[in-house]
Amino acid sequence: MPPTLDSGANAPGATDPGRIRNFCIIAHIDHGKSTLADRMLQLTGVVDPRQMRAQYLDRMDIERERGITIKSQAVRMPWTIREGDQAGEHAVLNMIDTPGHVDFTYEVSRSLAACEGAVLLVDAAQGIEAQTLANLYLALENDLHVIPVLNKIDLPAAQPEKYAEELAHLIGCQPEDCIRVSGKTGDGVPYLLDEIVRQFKPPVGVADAPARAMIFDSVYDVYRGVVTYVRVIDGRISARDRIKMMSTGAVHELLEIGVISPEMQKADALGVGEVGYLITGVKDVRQSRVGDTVTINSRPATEALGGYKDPKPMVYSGLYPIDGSDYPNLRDALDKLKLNDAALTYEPETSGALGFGFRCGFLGLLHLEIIRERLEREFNLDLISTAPNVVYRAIQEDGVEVVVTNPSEYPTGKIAEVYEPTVRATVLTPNDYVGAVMELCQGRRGNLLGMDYLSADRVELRYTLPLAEIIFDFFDQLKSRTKGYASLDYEPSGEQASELVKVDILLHGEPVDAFSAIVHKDKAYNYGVTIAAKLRNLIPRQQFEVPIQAAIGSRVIARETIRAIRKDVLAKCYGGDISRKRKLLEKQKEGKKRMKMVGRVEVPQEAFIAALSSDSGDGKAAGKK
Ligand SMILES: Nc1nc2c(ncn2[C@@H]2O[C@H](COP(=O)(O)OP(=O)(O)OP(=O)(O)O)[C@@H](O)[C@H]2O)c(=O)[nH]1
Repeated sequence: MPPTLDSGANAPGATDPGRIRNFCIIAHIDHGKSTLADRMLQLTGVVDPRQMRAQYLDRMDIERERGITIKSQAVRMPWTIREGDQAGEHAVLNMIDTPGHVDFTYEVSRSLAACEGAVLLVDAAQGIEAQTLANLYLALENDLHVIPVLNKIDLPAAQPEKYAEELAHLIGCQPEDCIRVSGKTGDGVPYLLDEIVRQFKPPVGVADAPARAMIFDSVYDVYRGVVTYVRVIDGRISARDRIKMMSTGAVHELLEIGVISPEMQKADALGVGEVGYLITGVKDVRQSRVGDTVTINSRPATEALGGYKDPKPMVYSGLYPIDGSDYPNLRDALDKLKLNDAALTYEPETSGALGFGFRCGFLGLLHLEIIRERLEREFNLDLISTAPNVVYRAIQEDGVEVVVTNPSEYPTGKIAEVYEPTVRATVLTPNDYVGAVMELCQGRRGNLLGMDYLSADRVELRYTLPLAEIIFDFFDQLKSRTKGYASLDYEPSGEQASELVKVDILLHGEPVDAFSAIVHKDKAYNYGVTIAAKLRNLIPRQQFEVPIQAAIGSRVIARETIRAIRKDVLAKCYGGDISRKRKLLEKQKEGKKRMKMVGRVEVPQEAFIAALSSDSGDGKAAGKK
């Protein structure tokens, strides 16, 4: 019978910090984090085996379907050490689930900051991948103790010996220190839980200091408003307190406080080192931001905890309803999603080709894809998104700085310098594909920072790359050139000055805003030719000739022509005199000239949609890593 949470020394608010262990599981995608978390919930008795369903913690439908974790959760689990000298000792484990994707690095870093230890999970059939490394570095930056764990040892293809060597080499321990488990069968998991209590340090904090708690997640719940997840660092927050957000100074009434185990359980208070949730009735996650410090209004702390950052959109894209009358619905839907997503930004925009829509800012391509999918699925909207672009900073010769989130805002005057965001990318690949990876990165304007052999056949390559170069099909290319063996992770690393130009696409002399793009000058020609060729195939022939041009400023760099439909005026003219045929053709030409002058190209909207959607990479690049 597992010890219950809500009684005596184990009750939230009364737990001795010495018994608490706050930890997270970090892993490359698909290495089995959710499965291991499920098994822990089951073994610690917080989930009844009858209610157990796969990936208990991934609540959102999209998460479950795609098998990825987007929002973090924190679960409180009681555990009694089973073996060794400390057998019988009770502990309270708080498992903080971290989002696994690069787009959410900031959220990951805040979740890590709420822990003392990290379980580094590696698939024993695959070994270390790029995200394993990126997460490990983040954990070490946050001073976390790391327990290396090899998962999926039940698989016939598992090679725990080989990968234990690799892992040990990476973190500087002995291969036998790597714990072997199977999240699927549960093998080794009780031992891992024992080791978590033994190896991770309990939290330290000042119990009688003014309260300070760090927000590591906040989610919007339709019925309850915003639910804020916190880790108490110092002091104590009790159910009767009024709380204050230190970044904004806003004061809120506390409606409820508690812990998740694995459903919400009300509590009287949260003390030093404890992890739980707060409900204040606010309706917008922006008022309860990840990374912010919560204190108590009656006795506020003077200094906030470090590490708070405003979420900053990295990628922008225009979202347009396919049916123009859906525009108000799209606006309402975005308003609703914003409540749950502090990083989503949007403002109205109009496009000559696509009508009314919104320019939206996202943390990355996966974020874009998730929002788009939620809009389509939960709000029943049919949408078209323009090709995503990054944020550029253009300095004009007169010193004025313009921040460009949409190619159509690109200044037309003389520009002294343009800056684009860069990322620091880590690629892990088997030795055989080093050449292919280097070729790809060089082709994408990459700058090699370093290269390390993690083992005889596994190489880590570090590059600085422009963000714009990897948001399209970089990941697909990497996978196809390395037969799927390479993995990629990246984090923002500032910006660099680049030779960028804006390429416009003109249809019959008129620029079409939806196709304008900012590209490196060496790639402008290629972009122009590709889009022009694509449009030529998509736009039906008209009564008159339609030129499609790609231009940088007034200089045309590519041209395609949609030939006019020629009515067969000679059809009725069997044999006969050549001069008569010529006369008919001349007459036709005259007529066409007139049409060309008065004519306007009729482009079906489907053509735009087809041209844009195939260009947006279908978000494949943002998929699983
Ligand atoms: N054979 C075997 N399969 C496992 C084990 N653990 C996980 N899997 C399988 O591996 C796949 C990925 O597992 P998840 O738990 O969803 O992986 P994850 O790391 O949480 O993935 P993300 O949430 O996308 O980061 C699933 O198909 C699991 O069934 C294991 O110990 N043995």
